[in-house]
Amino acid sequence: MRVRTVSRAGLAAAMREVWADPSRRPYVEEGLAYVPVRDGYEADLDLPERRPYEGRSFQMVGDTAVLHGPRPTDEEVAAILAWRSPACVLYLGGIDGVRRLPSTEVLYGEPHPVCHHENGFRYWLNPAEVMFAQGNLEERRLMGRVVAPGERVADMFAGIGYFTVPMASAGAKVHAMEINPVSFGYLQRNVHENRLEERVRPENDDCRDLLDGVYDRVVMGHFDAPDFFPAALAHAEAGTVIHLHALGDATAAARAAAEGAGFAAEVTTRKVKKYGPHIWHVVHDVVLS
Ligand SMILES: C[S@@+](CC[C@H](N)C(=O)[O-])C[C@H]1O[C@@H](n2cnc3c(N)ncnc32)[C@H](O)[C@@H]1O
Repeated sequence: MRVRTVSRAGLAAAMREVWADPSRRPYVEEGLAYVPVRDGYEADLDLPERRPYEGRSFQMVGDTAVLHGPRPTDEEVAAILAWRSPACVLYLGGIDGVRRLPSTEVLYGEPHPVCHHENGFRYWLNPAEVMFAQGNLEERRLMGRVVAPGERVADMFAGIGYFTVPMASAGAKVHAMEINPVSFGYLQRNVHENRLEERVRPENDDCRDLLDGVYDRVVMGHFDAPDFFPAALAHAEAGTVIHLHALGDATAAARAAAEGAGFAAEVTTRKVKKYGPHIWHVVHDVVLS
């Protein structure tokens, strides 16, 4: 690959130059950036073609590479640094407790707040402090599509706003509840960054104490959601739709709880992602009548 060498700090400006080839990826190493050059322009170097990345999978959240699964080796981290030049590499050993806090090991760089772009929205978060579930991407898109303008929505486990933002952007009035003050700070910031202040009411406490009035739709994006289902039912009416997340099938319990609260429930189920051997993260769409 024919390249010109610039400082890493000068990479963005160099990529805007007429000689830079935007169809190819620049290569960054130790403070230097190697910028691919278009045919007909002079190059400093002719680098050997890079082989495609064949290392272990990772997720880019903003400029931070996040790894799950077994602890990565030094060689695996080096391969990621050479391939994507992330500012930081984090190993997420697991997600702990009811607040879904990541247990994190820093493998490179300094953890910091990043801006992650998804479906046209901007999400600020520090991946070392709060979780970002990549597997829920389709579910986040779906919530933005199913909601109607003006709907009263409760997002009982709002996190940093992955469901709240697309739903409010589609015109819903969202009551977004989050118990963890760190996540709540990002939720507020993301509502502001996406210019949705007029449609979102963020509150920082236990959702069971915050539910208020009657909702057309309730999003329950937490694996313990079935335990909170009776609280949601107390703020529902005929026609309310509840998106109940669960690990494994909670249909029978949801139906029984709905009937106990005086509703009939039509339940449809979709799989979100595999969580463990024979265990699926599912969402039950519960329509009350
Ligand atoms: C699975 S995470 C974020 C979910 C987010 N909707 C997503 O798609 O990734 C669940 C969130 O629920 C919050 N949470 C847990 N218990 C809560 C409660 N009782 N009331 C409000 N928020 C709660 C946690 O702090 C966490 O941020």
